Amino acid sequence: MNSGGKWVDPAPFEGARPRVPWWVLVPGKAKWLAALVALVWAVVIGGVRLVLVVVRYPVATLVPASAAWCWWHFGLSPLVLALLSLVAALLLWFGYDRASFLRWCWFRLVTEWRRATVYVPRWRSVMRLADLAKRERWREYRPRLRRVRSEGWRDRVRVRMIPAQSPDAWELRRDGLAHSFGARSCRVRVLRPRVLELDFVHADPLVRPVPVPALGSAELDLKRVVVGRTETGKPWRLRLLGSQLLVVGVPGAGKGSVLWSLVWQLAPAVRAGLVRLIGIDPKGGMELGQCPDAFDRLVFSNGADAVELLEEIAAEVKERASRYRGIRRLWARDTGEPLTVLVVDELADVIAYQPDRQLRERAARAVQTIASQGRAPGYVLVGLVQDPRKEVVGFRHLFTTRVALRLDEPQQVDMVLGDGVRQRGAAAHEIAEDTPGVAWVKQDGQREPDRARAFHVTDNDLAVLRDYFRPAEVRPFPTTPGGAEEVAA
Ligand SMILES: Nc1ncnc2c1ncn2[C@@H]1O[C@H](COP(=O)(O)OP(=O)(O)OP(=O)(O)O)[C@@H](O)[C@H]1O
Repeated sequence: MNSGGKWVDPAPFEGARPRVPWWVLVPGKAKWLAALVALVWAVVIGGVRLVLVVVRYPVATLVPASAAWCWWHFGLSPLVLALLSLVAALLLWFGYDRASFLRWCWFRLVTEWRRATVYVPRWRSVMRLADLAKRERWREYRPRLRRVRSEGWRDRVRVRMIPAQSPDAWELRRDGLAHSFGARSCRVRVLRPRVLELDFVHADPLVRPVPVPALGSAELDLKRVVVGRTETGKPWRLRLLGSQLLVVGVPGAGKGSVLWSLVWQLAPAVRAGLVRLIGIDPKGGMELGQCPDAFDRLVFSNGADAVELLEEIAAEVKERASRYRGIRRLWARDTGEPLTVLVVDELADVIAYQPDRQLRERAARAVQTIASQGRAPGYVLVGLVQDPRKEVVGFRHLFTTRVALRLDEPQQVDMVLGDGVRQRGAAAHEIAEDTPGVAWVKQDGQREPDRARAFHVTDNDLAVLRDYFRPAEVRPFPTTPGGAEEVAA
């Protein structure tokens, strides 16, 4: 419309402009190319996933696939025959080599069974109910269930956490997760950023005592002295050289077995003069008096004798350290001097419960010197403690390896192993009374604690040890005719 020479639109268009998807505007050739690339990508990803599933779960995938192929090609009877032969072969395998059968066949079956019947069906609801999944606008972020591995006594379940989640969130929910997946307990381990491994424990592999190995048979490595077995079936190795060892447990928890396992393994080195054992037993020799010949020096009290011995060793530590300074950083065999292992059976009796204040302070100073400076000159302090009170725990940081046998309370576990170790699964207060010698071990520099059981050193074994150290009797050579009979008699 023209009003006074100016154009006015009589009915302006108010409808929404039609929107055309962007890809309509892309040229046809480019669309074909993109579709081809997407197809190749989908085939590659699908192929890789299929291979991964077959590698991870071969029984559940390959056995049905081969059975179906066999049936299709040859009919039912050959299939039945093949299955019967397979069962016979498995039985033979089980009979000949049980360990490898369990590892490579039976536990694989259990893995796939438990994954299919426990973890996959319950995963989504447990994650939601445990508040480990998060909903953000229209999208749900849920931790991904990755590889499952069953080892009979435990299931190892790998998990990929959602963004912004920390392992603490899982550690706080350990009990709930264990109950949800029908396990006795659950432990959380960090494998790498964003990836955790949950251990769902179903049984205790350490219920049976571990017998001591033959005396003197083991090749001794002072950095890895075997004193028992870990729950994964590997040897429990304690680092002695360059380390200080604290062993804590309530009465009857099996401190003696850790100590005697150590002495048992060191025995050949002690007899060869490579290692020197020194002992303080404030309980009047109840513990160390069981094999006194193993020790170069022994004191059966927590009084002046014990304190003087501690001070003497502290002085030796300083003297050796000053000689080694600038020459070597760690004791080695070629120094010609023995590695000295000082065993204090009830450390608290010496440094905390000693009634004489002056003696107590002198003992604490000497222990501090030995533990803090003894590493390089080859002095190892093995402290055994029944009651981890704060006086003793004040020394905790001086011990690089800490062993918590059965304890009464969760706070004691924190006192011995350090903060956060119990949350990672080291429940020493839950160790059963009928499994003495079972312990949680934490070494400095190693994030995860280990669960292990010391060798069971019986009274008979101690008798063998006493015989091993008993000084050889020198008998006079019979020179008179009747001498031979006298000696024989
Ligand atoms: N590793 C082990 N395997 C099996 N049994 C063990 C083991 N260690 C200890 N025992 C048994 O547990 C009991 C107590 O062990 P032990 O005397 O070593 O405990 P402890 O902690 O040293 O006690 P205390 O503080 O009273 O000396 C003993 O009967 C012992 O035979």
